Amino acid sequence: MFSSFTTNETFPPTRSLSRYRVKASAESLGKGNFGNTYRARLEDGRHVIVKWLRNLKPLSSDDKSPEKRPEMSEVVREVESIKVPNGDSESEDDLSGDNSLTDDSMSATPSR
Ligand SMILES: Nc1ncnc2c1ncn2[C@@H]1O[C@H](COP(=O)(O)OP(=O)(O)OP(=O)(O)O)[C@@H](O)[C@H]1O
Repeated sequence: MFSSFTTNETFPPTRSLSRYRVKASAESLGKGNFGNTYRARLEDGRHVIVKWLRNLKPLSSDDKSPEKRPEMSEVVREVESIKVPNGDSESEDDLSGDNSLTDDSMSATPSR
């Protein structure tokens, strides 16, 4: 089932993520412990896998101060939320098989 969203809804409108504010249709792929994963087709034809993290908690007891939490959340969201497949962005194959969210395949910079 496809649903429509904008990254203003998907990603909080933070300064660090402002360059990712785009409109896309999204298909829910599944649920994880830390949030749901969606496949989105951007208006320019590129596909991305979006992980919408929820209830992010500090990674260590040193990071519990309120001023540290939003900053850490933004970094994690930025790294984990944006993944642009290499090669032909029109191909459905880009979104299956080896294109799971791994450290090697994740990118915080959409290709243009
Ligand atoms: N690149 C992808 N292509 C197709 N389906 C995907 C992709 N990434 C995730 N999924 C689907 O979405 C589901 C949830 O993915 P997710 O990465 O959130 O799972 P998880 O690793 O269990 O999550 P968490 O780390 O939050 O516990 C997966 O089980 C899979 O079915």
